[in-house]
Amino acid sequence: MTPEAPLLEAEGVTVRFGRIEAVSGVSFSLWPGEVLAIVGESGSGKTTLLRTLHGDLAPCSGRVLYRRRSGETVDVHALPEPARRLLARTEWGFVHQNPRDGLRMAVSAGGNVGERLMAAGARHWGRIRAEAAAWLARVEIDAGRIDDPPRIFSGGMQQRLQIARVLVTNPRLVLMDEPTGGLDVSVQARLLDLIRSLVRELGLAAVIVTHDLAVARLLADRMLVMQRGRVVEAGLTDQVLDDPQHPYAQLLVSSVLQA
Ligand SMILES: Nc1ncnc2c1ncn2[C@@H]1O[C@H](COP(=O)(O)OP(=O)(O)OP(=O)(O)O)[C@@H](O)[C@H]1O
Repeated sequence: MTPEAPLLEAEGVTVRFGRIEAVSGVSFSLWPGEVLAIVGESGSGKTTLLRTLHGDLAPCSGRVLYRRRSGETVDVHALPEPARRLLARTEWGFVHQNPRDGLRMAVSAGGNVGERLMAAGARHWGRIRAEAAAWLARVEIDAGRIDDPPRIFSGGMQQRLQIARVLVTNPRLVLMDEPTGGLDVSVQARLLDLIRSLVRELGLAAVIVTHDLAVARLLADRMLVMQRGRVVEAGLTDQVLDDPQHPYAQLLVSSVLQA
């Protein structure tokens, strides 16, 4: 069944910091349940685009449209701030590269997951704790660690906890900024497997920023290649990786193959 409308649409999004144009006229659609990877070298504008999709940064031109659970389509940057924050709590999730940016390091692991449920309206403490425990198990964190604060967790555990905190409220759209960056290769592989199975199981739509083409290959249905703020290539992941058309995309793919 083809869904009748995209979940998220970027239309000619341009973002400037002073004289620097970090994102230039980016357009794409994301469909329900679809995973889109945004790849490109450092400084190509990936994170700026992601933060703009989330409404944290305002574009100087263009717009971002999101179709709510209710079916209504909203212009993310025209929403009053409280309405945008409510969407961020109830329908979206953001996974930061550094778990410190997405977790409260001094609050227990269970508290980190439970407080997100409370922010979305849950009130029954017993149910909140049970749900938090179930999510810790889902992200492979031992039940005995529920009262430990994430500051004493390993980097991989912190990232898995951040994912539990984001997914516990059953978001429809998850934005991830280099979710496996900064981790050891073996830890990355385990985390990628976990993300892949959760995304499939929950039917999530996701936008994943990465400079790692292997992450795109494993997780994404489609990908955009960015260079200096522009999308230079877009297509199905296998198509782009196996037969890139733009010279920059060719260079990116061949440099990984040679590495
Ligand atoms: N807050 C800011 N103030 C000024 N310039 C910024 C700011 N944030 C980003 N930039 C600039 O915008 C451009 C795009 O940066 P961005 O972080 O989006 O790239 P990126 O592709 O995510 O890079 P990386 O992979 O290194 O995270 C860069 O030239 C960067 O210096």
